[in-house]
Amino acid sequence: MSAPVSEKSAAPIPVTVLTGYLGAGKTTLLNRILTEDHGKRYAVIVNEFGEIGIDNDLIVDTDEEVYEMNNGCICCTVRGDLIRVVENLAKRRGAFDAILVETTGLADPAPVAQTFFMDEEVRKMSRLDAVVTVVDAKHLMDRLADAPEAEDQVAFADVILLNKTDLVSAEELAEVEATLRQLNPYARIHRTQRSQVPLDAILDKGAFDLDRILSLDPHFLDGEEDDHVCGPDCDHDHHHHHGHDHDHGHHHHGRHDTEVTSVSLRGGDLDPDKILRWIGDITQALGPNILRLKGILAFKDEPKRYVVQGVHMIVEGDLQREWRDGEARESRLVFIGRQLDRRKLEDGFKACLAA
Ligand SMILES: Nc1nc2c(ncn2[C@@H]2O[C@H](COP(=O)(O)OP(=O)(O)OP(=O)(O)O)[C@@H](O)[C@H]2O)c(=O)[nH]1
Repeated sequence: MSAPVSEKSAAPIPVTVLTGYLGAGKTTLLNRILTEDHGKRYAVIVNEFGEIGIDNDLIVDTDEEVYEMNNGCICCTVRGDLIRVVENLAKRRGAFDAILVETTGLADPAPVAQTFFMDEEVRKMSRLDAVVTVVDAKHLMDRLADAPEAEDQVAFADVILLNKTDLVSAEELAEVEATLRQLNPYARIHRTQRSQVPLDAILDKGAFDLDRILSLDPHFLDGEEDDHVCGPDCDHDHHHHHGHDHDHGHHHHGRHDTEVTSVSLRGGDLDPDKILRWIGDITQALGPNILRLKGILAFKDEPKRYVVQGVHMIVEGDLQREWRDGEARESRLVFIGRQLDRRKLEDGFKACLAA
């Protein structure tokens, strides 16, 4: 007698999309999900912005499968990648219980979400469970003023983590929360520090609401051509407001910030005093333009990797695991921001290399 196909194996795999502006706390949340003892197996898909892959290195060592989709515009290249990865995962659907997709901080979540409705195969195999948006309580108001993606991410959320509550006063927090409510009256908002939230508040919620999304964006299901968003790396003609500016509803998605670029620096062993002083100086001087920095650094005579991260002027760093045998001791540092002076950053970095 052949075994009956179990309900479970035939059920579509839930997909959670993690979004939020650069540095909001998405990877922190992802690491929390991957290390917590929840008895589930996740496949993780990460899409990052910047020339050298650092994000993947900042994700905790895990038994879960992690797929990187580096660089590129979510509409043009990454969506194809996403479809392929999801299709391959779905073929092995017994191997895990759910899929997590972490988008770059510069992505509009709409095209990622669309993928789960537009592509026939993907639609059969998976179910978009929720779009979870992580918000930096300290920097959100500034980003709403100058980064259209930040607003799209909030408007699109089913669940919002209002993160970094430790960095703002109670009044500021209330103001940010009221703004979030205005932009998105429907999402459940959780106030968090270090993205700490009970996982059942964000996973397997069945929260994605297609009707609501269609009311925000009536063309959501219409197809790719006139409804996509291009990342800064994309070759498409860029208009600041491309896509259609439909007049019903005030949500114009497809907007993005073409001014944001990244500068990636690589080198060998660094002088720790020099590099830390330099990073401190440069973030003080250029803070408003440095949206994000991340690096994995090799300090001279130090067996451990130093991981540094910054959002504007707030920089943190610590020694983490040891460099492994056979692993090249290469220092990598990425700046993402506006009006970055590549030459100046390269020269400054070089001057910190260990003698
Ligand atoms: N003070 C404070 N820092 C936080 C909090 N949550 C995260 N951080 C720090 O903020 C920085 C960015 O966090 P990530 O989780 O890497 O942010 P991200 O959204 O994944 O960043 P990108 O992938 O670059 O868009 C790191 O240095 C974190 O340690 C928080 O609640 N409070």
